[in-house]
Amino acid sequence: MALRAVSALTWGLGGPGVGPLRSGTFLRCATQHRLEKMPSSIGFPEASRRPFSSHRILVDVDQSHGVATMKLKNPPVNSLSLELLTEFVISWEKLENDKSCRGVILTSNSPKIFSAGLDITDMYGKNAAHYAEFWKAVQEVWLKLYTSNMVVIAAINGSSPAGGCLMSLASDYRIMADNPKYTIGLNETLLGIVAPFWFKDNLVNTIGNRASEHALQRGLLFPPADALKIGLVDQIVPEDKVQSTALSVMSEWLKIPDHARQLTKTMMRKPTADRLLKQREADIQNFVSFISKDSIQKSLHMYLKFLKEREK
Ligand SMILES: CCCCCCCCCCC/C=C/C(=O)SCCNC(=O)CCNC(=O)[C@H](O)C(C)(C)COP(=O)(O)OP(=O)(O)OC[C@H]1O[C@@H](n2cnc3c(N)ncnc32)[C@H](O)[C@@H]1OP(=O)(O)O
Repeated sequence: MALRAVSALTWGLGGPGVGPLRSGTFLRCATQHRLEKMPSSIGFPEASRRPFSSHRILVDVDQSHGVATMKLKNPPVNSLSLELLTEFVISWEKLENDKSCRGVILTSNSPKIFSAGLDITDMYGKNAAHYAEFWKAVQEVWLKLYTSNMVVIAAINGSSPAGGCLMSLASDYRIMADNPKYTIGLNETLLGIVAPFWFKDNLVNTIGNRASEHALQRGLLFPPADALKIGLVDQIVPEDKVQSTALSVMSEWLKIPDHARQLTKTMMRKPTADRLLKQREADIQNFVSFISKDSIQKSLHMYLKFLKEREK
Protein backbone atom coordinates (compact mmCIF):
# COMPACT_ATOMS: atom_id res chain seq x y z
CA MET A 1 0.00 0.00 0.00
CA ALA A 2 1.52 3.30 -1.04
CA LEU A 3 1.53 5.70 1.85
CA ARG A 4 2.52 9.30 1.48
CA ALA A 5 3.70 11.61 4.22
CA VAL A 6 4.81 15.22 4.08
CA SER A 7 8.29 14.68 5.35
CA ALA A 8 10.21 17.10 7.57
CA LEU A 9 9.59 15.97 10.55
CA THR A 10 -23.41 17.39 23.05
CA TRP A 11 -24.45 15.54 23.55
CA GLY A 12 -26.00 15.92 27.01
CA LEU A 13 -29.60 16.37 25.95
CA GLY A 14 -30.33 20.05 26.30
CA GLY A 15 -26.71 21.18 26.13
CA PRO A 16 -26.50 24.40 24.15
CA GLY A 17 -26.32 23.79 20.48
CA VAL A 18 -25.11 20.22 20.63
CA GLY A 19 -28.18 18.22 21.64
CA PRO A 20 -28.91 15.38 19.25
CA LEU A 21 -32.65 15.85 19.19
CA ARG A 22 -34.02 19.25 18.47
CA SER A 23 -37.42 19.84 19.97
CA GLY A 24 -40.19 18.86 17.62
CA THR A 25 -38.09 16.30 15.81
CA PHE A 26 -40.68 13.56 15.95
CA LEU A 27 -43.52 15.81 14.87
CA ARG A 28 -41.50 17.20 12.04
CA CYS A 29 -40.38 13.77 10.89
CA ALA A 30 -43.90 12.51 10.70
CA THR A 31 -44.73 15.10 8.08
CA GLN A 32 -41.39 15.27 6.34
CA HIS A 33 -41.28 14.78 2.61
CA ARG A 34 -39.18 12.01 1.20
CA LEU A 35 -36.51 12.96 -1.30
CA GLU A 36 -37.33 11.21 -4.51
CA LYS A 37 -35.14 13.02 -6.98
CA MET A 38 -32.12 15.16 -6.50
CA PRO A 39 -30.61 17.49 -9.05
CA SER A 40 -27.26 16.33 -10.36
CA SER A 41 -25.63 19.70 -9.82
CA ILE A 42 -25.92 22.60 -7.49
CA GLY A 43 -27.97 24.45 -10.11
CA PHE A 44 -31.14 24.51 -8.06
CA PRO A 45 -34.03 26.65 -9.29
CA GLU A 46 -33.70 30.17 -7.85
CA ALA A 47 -37.05 29.98 -6.05
CA SER A 48 -36.00 27.06 -3.87
CA ARG A 49 -32.49 28.32 -3.09
CA ARG A 50 -31.50 30.34 -0.09
CA PRO A 51 -27.81 31.16 -0.18
CA PHE A 52 -26.06 32.93 2.67
CA SER A 53 -22.42 33.49 3.37
CA SER A 54 -19.79 35.04 5.58
CA HIS A 55 -16.18 35.82 4.74
CA ARG A 56 -14.97 32.25 4.97
CA ILE A 57 -18.10 30.11 4.73
CA LEU A 58 -20.45 29.90 1.75
CA VAL A 59 -23.80 28.19 2.22
CA ASP A 60 -26.39 27.33 -0.36
CA VAL A 61 -29.62 25.81 0.91
CA ASP A 62 -31.86 23.94 -1.50
CA GLN A 63 -35.07 24.28 0.44
CA SER A 64 -37.18 22.06 -1.76
CA HIS A 65 -34.85 19.09 -1.11
CA GLY A 66 -33.80 20.12 2.40
CA VAL A 67 -30.09 19.99 1.57
CA ALA A 68 -27.45 22.64 2.19
CA THR A 69 -24.00 22.80 0.65
CA MET A 70 -21.44 24.42 2.89
CA LYS A 71 -18.15 25.47 1.33
CA LEU A 72 -15.01 26.41 3.22
CA LYS A 73 -13.41 29.46 1.67
CA ASN A 74 -10.18 30.52 3.33
CA PRO A 75 -7.48 30.96 0.67
CA PRO A 76 -4.86 29.85 -0.02
CA VAL A 77 -5.27 26.46 1.70
CA ASN A 78 -8.53 26.58 3.67
CA SER A 79 -6.73 26.45 6.98
CA LEU A 80 -9.07 26.26 9.96
CA SER A 81 -8.33 29.60 11.56
CA LEU A 82 -10.13 30.98 14.60
CA GLU A 83 -12.11 33.26 12.26
CA LEU A 84 -13.17 30.40 10.01
CA LEU A 85 -14.11 28.18 12.96
CA THR A 86 -16.18 30.97 14.49
CA GLU A 87 -18.00 31.65 11.24
CA PHE A 88 -18.52 27.90 10.79
CA VAL A 89 -20.33 27.62 14.12
CA ILE A 90 -22.59 30.58 13.31
CA SER A 91 -23.50 29.15 9.89
CA TRP A 92 -23.99 25.69 11.34
CA GLU A 93 -26.38 26.93 14.01
CA LYS A 94 -28.34 28.74 11.33
CA LEU A 95 -28.74 25.46 9.44
CA GLU A 96 -29.59 23.53 12.61
CA ASN A 97 -32.36 26.04 13.29
CA ASP A 98 -33.69 25.85 9.74
CA LYS A 99 -36.49 23.28 9.89
CA SER A 100 -36.33 22.74 6.14
CA CYS A 101 -32.69 21.65 6.28
CA ARG A 102 -32.14 17.90 6.82
CA GLY A 103 -28.72 17.38 5.33
CA VAL A 104 -25.45 19.25 4.76
CA ILE A 105 -22.76 18.60 2.20
CA LEU A 106 -19.48 19.89 3.53
CA THR A 107 -16.95 20.79 0.87
CA SER A 108 -14.33 23.32 -0.18
CA ASN A 109 -14.45 26.32 -2.43
CA SER A 110 -10.87 25.61 -3.46
CA PRO A 111 -10.34 23.13 -6.28
CA LYS A 112 -7.35 21.22 -4.82
CA ILE A 113 -7.56 21.52 -1.07
CA PHE A 114 -10.44 20.45 1.14
CA SER A 115 -8.65 21.91 4.18
CA ALA A 116 -5.01 22.17 5.29
CA GLY A 117 -6.18 21.49 8.85
CA LEU A 118 -5.89 23.74 11.84
CA ASP A 119 -4.26 27.06 11.11
CA ILE A 120 -0.76 26.63 12.47
CA THR A 121 -0.38 30.37 12.92
CA ASP A 122 -3.18 30.19 15.53
CA MET A 123 -1.06 27.72 17.49
CA TYR A 124 2.25 29.52 17.14
CA GLY A 125 3.60 32.66 18.83
CA LYS A 126 0.31 33.61 20.51
CA ASN A 127 -0.65 33.93 24.18
CA ALA A 128 -2.47 31.43 26.41
CA ALA A 129 -5.81 33.25 26.09
CA HIS A 130 -5.63 32.98 22.31
CA TYR A 131 -4.75 29.27 22.43
CA ALA A 132 -7.68 28.63 24.81
CA GLU A 133 -10.13 30.49 22.59
CA PHE A 134 -8.84 28.74 19.50
CA TRP A 135 -9.08 25.27 21.04
CA LYS A 136 -12.59 25.90 22.35
CA ALA A 137 -13.61 26.77 18.80
CA VAL A 138 -11.98 23.58 17.44
CA GLN A 139 -13.88 21.52 20.02
CA GLU A 140 -17.13 23.32 19.21
CA VAL A 141 -16.89 22.67 15.48
CA TRP A 142 -16.17 18.99 16.06
CA LEU A 143 -19.06 18.64 18.53
CA LYS A 144 -21.44 20.39 16.15
CA LEU A 145 -20.47 18.16 13.25
CA TYR A 146 -20.21 14.91 15.19
CA THR A 147 -23.50 15.26 17.04
CA SER A 148 -25.57 16.92 14.35
CA ASN A 149 -29.13 15.83 13.75
CA MET A 150 -28.63 16.55 10.09
CA VAL A 151 -27.07 14.06 7.69
CA VAL A 152 -23.53 15.33 7.11
CA ILE A 153 -21.68 14.25 3.99
CA ALA A 154 -18.09 15.32 3.39
CA ALA A 155 -17.40 15.96 -0.30
CA ILE A 156 -13.60 15.90 -0.07
CA ASN A 157 -12.50 17.64 -3.22
CA GLY A 158 -8.80 17.93 -2.35
CA SER A 159 -6.16 17.26 0.28
CA SER A 160 -7.40 16.89 3.81
CA PRO A 161 -4.64 16.61 6.42
CA ALA A 162 -5.09 16.71 10.21
CA GLY A 163 -7.96 19.05 11.17
CA GLY A 164 -9.33 18.71 7.62
CA CYS A 165 -9.40 14.95 8.10
CA LEU A 166 -11.09 15.42 11.49
CA MET A 167 -13.93 17.41 9.91
CA SER A 168 -14.40 14.61 7.39
CA LEU A 169 -14.29 11.97 10.13
CA ALA A 170 -17.03 13.78 12.05
CA SER A 171 -19.32 13.53 9.02
CA ASP A 172 -21.66 10.59 8.42
CA TYR A 173 -20.22 9.68 5.01
CA ARG A 174 -17.06 10.63 3.13
CA ILE A 175 -16.68 10.91 -0.63
CA MET A 176 -13.20 11.78 -1.90
CA ALA A 177 -11.95 12.92 -5.30
CA ASP A 178 -9.94 10.09 -6.84
CA ASN A 179 -6.77 12.04 -7.54
CA PRO A 180 -3.55 10.42 -6.28
CA LYS A 181 -2.08 13.88 -5.63
CA TYR A 182 -4.55 14.37 -2.78
CA THR A 183 -4.03 12.86 0.65
CA ILE A 184 -6.03 12.51 3.84
CA GLY A 185 -5.03 11.52 7.36
CA LEU A 186 -4.14 12.62 10.87
CA ASN A 187 -0.49 13.63 10.37
CA GLU A 188 -0.02 15.49 13.67
CA THR A 189 3.09 13.53 14.71
CA LEU A 190 4.91 14.84 11.63
CA LEU A 191 4.56 18.32 13.09
CA GLY A 192 5.85 17.12 16.46
CA ILE A 193 2.39 17.42 17.99
CA VAL A 194 -0.11 14.85 19.21
CA ALA A 195 -3.68 14.27 18.10
CA PRO A 196 -5.86 14.63 21.23
CA PHE A 197 -7.94 11.72 22.53
CA TRP A 198 -11.13 12.77 20.77
CA PHE A 199 -9.42 12.95 17.35
CA LYS A 200 -8.12 9.45 18.13
CA ASP A 201 -11.56 8.22 19.30
CA ASN A 202 -13.20 9.45 16.11
CA LEU A 203 -10.52 7.72 14.01
CA VAL A 204 -10.75 4.44 15.96
CA ASN A 205 -14.54 4.46 15.59
CA THR A 206 -14.05 4.82 11.85
CA ILE A 207 -11.11 2.60 10.87
CA GLY A 208 -10.54 0.43 13.97
CA ASN A 209 -7.85 0.25 16.61
CA ARG A 210 -4.91 -1.35 14.81
CA ALA A 211 -5.17 0.80 11.69
CA SER A 212 -5.47 3.88 13.93
CA GLU A 213 -2.39 2.97 15.97
CA HIS A 214 -0.38 2.64 12.79
CA ALA A 215 -1.77 5.73 11.06
CA LEU A 216 -1.55 7.99 14.13
CA GLN A 217 1.94 7.06 15.26
CA ARG A 218 3.39 7.49 11.78
CA GLY A 219 1.27 10.50 10.91
CA LEU A 220 0.24 8.78 7.69
CA LEU A 221 -1.39 10.69 4.87
CA PHE A 222 -3.26 8.33 2.55
CA PRO A 223 -3.94 8.82 -1.16
CA PRO A 224 -7.64 8.23 -1.96
CA ALA A 225 -7.34 4.57 -3.03
CA ASP A 226 -5.56 3.65 0.21
CA ALA A 227 -7.93 5.76 2.31
CA LEU A 228 -10.77 3.76 0.77
CA LYS A 229 -9.04 0.44 1.55
CA ILE A 230 -8.77 1.20 5.26
CA GLY A 231 -12.25 2.78 5.46
CA LEU A 232 -11.02 6.32 6.08
CA VAL A 233 -13.29 7.37 3.22
CA ASP A 234 -16.41 5.55 2.04
CA GLN A 235 -16.23 6.21 -1.67
CA ILE A 236 -13.82 7.63 -4.23
CA VAL A 237 -15.11 9.14 -7.45
CA PRO A 238 -13.68 11.16 -10.35
CA GLU A 239 -12.94 14.71 -9.38
CA ASP A 240 -15.84 16.19 -11.37
CA LYS A 241 -18.34 13.78 -9.79
CA VAL A 242 -17.74 14.58 -6.13
CA GLN A 243 -20.62 17.03 -5.71
CA SER A 244 -23.15 15.09 -7.79
CA THR A 245 -22.29 11.86 -5.96
CA ALA A 246 -22.70 13.65 -2.65
CA LEU A 247 -26.16 14.79 -3.71
CA SER A 248 -27.25 11.34 -4.78
CA VAL A 249 -25.85 9.69 -1.63
CA MET A 250 -27.66 12.35 0.38
CA SER A 251 -30.95 11.47 -1.31
CA GLU A 252 -30.47 7.84 -0.18
CA TRP A 253 -29.74 8.85 3.42
CA LEU A 254 -32.75 11.17 3.48
CA LYS A 255 -35.07 8.31 2.60
CA ILE A 256 -34.58 7.05 6.16
CA PRO A 257 -37.08 8.57 8.62
CA ASP A 258 -35.20 11.30 10.51
CA HIS A 259 -36.19 10.24 14.02
CA ALA A 260 -34.98 6.67 13.53
CA ARG A 261 -31.71 7.74 11.93
CA GLN A 262 -31.08 10.43 14.53
CA LEU A 263 -31.70 8.12 17.50
CA THR A 264 -29.39 5.55 15.94
CA LYS A 265 -26.70 8.18 15.38
CA THR A 266 -27.06 9.29 18.99
CA MET A 267 -26.74 5.71 20.20
CA MET A 268 -23.55 5.25 18.16
CA ARG A 269 -21.86 8.58 18.86
CA LYS A 270 -23.01 9.77 22.28
CA PRO A 271 -20.34 7.96 24.35
CA THR A 272 -17.55 9.47 22.23
CA ALA A 273 -19.00 12.99 22.32
CA ASP A 274 -19.69 12.69 26.05
CA ARG A 275 -16.05 11.84 26.72
CA LEU A 276 -15.02 15.25 25.46
CA LEU A 277 -17.99 17.07 26.97
CA LYS A 278 -17.15 15.69 30.42
CA GLN A 279 -13.60 17.05 30.31
CA ARG A 280 -13.86 19.94 27.93
CA GLU A 281 -12.20 22.50 30.17
CA ALA A 282 -9.37 20.11 31.13
CA ASP A 283 -8.84 19.39 27.43
CA ILE A 284 -8.48 23.14 26.78
CA GLN A 285 -5.97 23.49 29.60
CA ASN A 286 -4.03 20.45 28.29
CA PHE A 287 -3.88 21.99 24.86
CA VAL A 288 -2.75 25.37 26.17
CA SER A 289 0.04 23.93 28.28
CA PHE A 290 1.16 21.51 25.53
CA ILE A 291 1.18 24.07 22.72
CA SER A 292 2.89 26.72 24.87
CA LYS A 293 5.95 24.52 25.51
CA ASP A 294 9.14 25.86 23.96
CA SER A 295 9.88 22.51 22.32
CA ILE A 296 6.43 22.39 20.66
CA GLN A 297 6.65 26.01 19.51
CA LYS A 298 10.04 25.17 18.02
CA SER A 299 8.59 22.17 16.14
CA LEU A 300 5.77 24.31 14.74
CA HIS A 301 8.25 26.97 13.71
CA MET A 302 10.33 24.37 11.86
CA TYR A 303 7.24 22.96 10.18
CA LEU A 304 6.04 26.38 8.99
CA LYS A 305 9.54 27.04 7.66
CA PHE A 306 9.52 23.69 5.90
CA LEU A 307 6.15 24.46 4.29
CA LYS A 308 7.39 27.80 3.02
CA GLU A 309 10.71 26.54 1.71
CA ARG A 310 9.84 23.15 0.28
CA GLU A 311 9.96 22.63 -3.46
CA LYS A 312 6.58 22.72 -5.12
C1 LIG B 1 -0.41 14.66 25.68
C2 LIG B 1 -1.40 15.02 24.64
C3 LIG B 1 -1.78 16.47 24.66
C4 LIG B 1 -2.51 16.82 23.41
C5 LIG B 1 -2.78 18.26 23.34
C6 LIG B 1 -3.15 18.75 21.95
C7 LIG B 1 -1.96 18.87 21.02
C8 LIG B 1 -2.18 19.70 19.78
C9 LIG B 1 -3.11 19.09 18.80
C10 LIG B 1 -3.18 19.92 17.55
C11 LIG B 1 -3.88 19.20 16.46
C12 LIG B 1 -3.52 19.79 15.14
C13 LIG B 1 -4.21 19.59 14.06
C14 LIG B 1 -3.84 20.23 12.76
O1 LIG B 1 -4.66 20.32 11.92
S1 LIG B 1 -2.26 20.88 12.52
C15 LIG B 1 -2.16 21.35 10.82
C16 LIG B 1 -1.63 20.20 10.01
N1 LIG B 1 -1.66 20.52 8.60
C17 LIG B 1 -0.71 20.15 7.76
O2 LIG B 1 0.25 19.50 8.10
C18 LIG B 1 -0.87 20.59 6.32
C19 LIG B 1 0.22 21.51 5.94
N2 LIG B 1 0.02 22.03 4.59
C20 LIG B 1 0.27 21.30 3.48
O3 LIG B 1 0.63 20.14 3.52
C21 LIG B 1 0.11 22.00 2.18
O4 LIG B 1 0.04 23.40 2.43
C22 LIG B 1 -1.16 21.60 1.40
C23 LIG B 1 -1.03 20.16 0.87
C24 LIG B 1 -2.43 21.72 2.25
C25 LIG B 1 -1.33 22.56 0.19
O5 LIG B 1 -0.14 22.58 -0.55
P1 LIG B 1 0.12 23.78 -1.59
O6 LIG B 1 1.41 23.46 -2.25
O7 LIG B 1 -1.07 23.99 -2.43
O8 LIG B 1 0.24 25.08 -0.68
P2 LIG B 1 1.49 25.57 0.17
O9 LIG B 1 2.08 24.44 0.92
O10 LIG B 1 2.39 26.37 -0.71
O11 LIG B 1 0.81 26.52 1.23
C26 LIG B 1 0.42 27.84 0.89
C27 LIG B 1 0.61 28.73 2.11
O12 LIG B 1 -0.24 28.25 3.14
C28 LIG B 1 0.54 27.99 4.34
N3 LIG B 1 -0.08 26.85 5.06
C29 LIG B 1 -0.25 25.62 4.65
N4 LIG B 1 -0.88 24.88 5.57
C30 LIG B 1 -1.10 25.69 6.61
C31 LIG B 1 -1.73 25.50 7.87
N5 LIG B 1 -2.28 24.34 8.27
N6 LIG B 1 -1.81 26.56 8.70
C32 LIG B 1 -1.29 27.75 8.34
N7 LIG B 1 -0.68 27.99 7.14
C33 LIG B 1 -0.60 26.95 6.29
C34 LIG B 1 1.92 27.64 3.79
O13 LIG B 1 2.88 27.84 4.77
C35 LIG B 1 2.03 28.63 2.65
O14 LIG B 1 2.34 29.90 3.21
P3 LIG B 1 3.19 30.98 2.39
O15 LIG B 1 2.34 31.34 1.22
O16 LIG B 1 3.39 32.10 3.35
O17 LIG B 1 4.47 30.30 2.00
